Amino acid sequence: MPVDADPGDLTGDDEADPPADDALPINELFHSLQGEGRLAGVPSVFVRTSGCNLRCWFCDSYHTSWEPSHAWLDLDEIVAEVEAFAAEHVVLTGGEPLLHDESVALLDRLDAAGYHTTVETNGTIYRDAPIDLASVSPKLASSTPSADLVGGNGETPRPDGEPVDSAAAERHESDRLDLDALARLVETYDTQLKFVVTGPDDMPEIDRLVERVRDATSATVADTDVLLMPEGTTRKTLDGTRETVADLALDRGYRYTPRLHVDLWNDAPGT
Ligand SMILES: C[S@@+](CC[C@H](N)C(=O)[O-])C[C@H]1O[C@@H](n2cnc3c(N)ncnc32)[C@H](O)[C@@H]1O
Ligand SMILES: Nc1nc2[nH]cc(C(=O)O)c2c(=O)[nH]1
Ligand code: SF4
Ligand SMILES: [Mg+2]
Repeated sequence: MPVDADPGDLTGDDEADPPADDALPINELFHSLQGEGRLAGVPSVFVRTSGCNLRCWFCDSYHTSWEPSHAWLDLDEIVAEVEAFAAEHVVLTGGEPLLHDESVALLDRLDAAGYHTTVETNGTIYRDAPIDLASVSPKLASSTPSADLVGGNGETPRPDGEPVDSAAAERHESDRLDLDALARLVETYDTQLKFVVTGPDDMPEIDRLVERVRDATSATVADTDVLLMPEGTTRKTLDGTRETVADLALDRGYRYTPRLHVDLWNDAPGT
């Protein structure tokens, strides 16, 4: 069910009301290996909510942001689908999962059932929830869409070829960082800061942002809590970015994270 991609519609909720008070707009739910970050390789169930407050040009989950679609599933249905797989880890992702009130109730249910919970978030929204690993991916200037942006890899910002409207770009640029939310996430949860790196030009912004987060919180942010992840949704693109990003991590003392799922399964759906 397609949802308005107007950046004014930030919730991903479409015109139809949810069928139950405790329903979430779910784009996909699947079993795979965690592909990114310090738990890379761990079998996990992925619950992907629809709707995002940002519009990264490179978004690998286009059908949750630029052109959101979903089915409404209530918490009982989501938990039953999660339990159908033999996994101890659940990854709540999106879109932006922390947009939705009901994500907290889902995390409560998963925590009570004994699951390890990871939340993949862009770091612009803080919520109090049982999160075992906050996998926070603050968005850099290089994520902002523009009418003429063509990634270094030759990918256009919108796979459907539609031009990017300037309102989406302006909204993205003004909303992509919220230092208070970021500091609160870092303060409260075991956190990894996972930056999508398009090239060496991203490094000064990463260094500055890490310092600002350190200044804003009493929690320790070790260099190895800062992860550099190469931009790319296909093996071919990653072939052009991963070595550069690995060298940048080595040079700076940050951690490198692969995109294991892309290396293994390229851009296959449900991986
Ligand atoms: C689709 S996002 C969903 C969660 C949240 N909206 C966020 O951005 O963190 C999941 C992860 O994929 C990363 N990601 C999205 N597109 C990417 C791309 N083209 N290359 C590398 N990582 C990407 C995001 O930075 C984030 O770490
Ligand atoms: N295998 C796999 N690992 C992932 N880690 C974070 C993902 C995400 O889209 O949030 C993701 C994903 O989509 N697939
Ligand atoms: S914040 Fe995450 S889901 Fe939203 S557009 Fe960017 S990568 Fe996609
Ligand atoms: Mg993904």
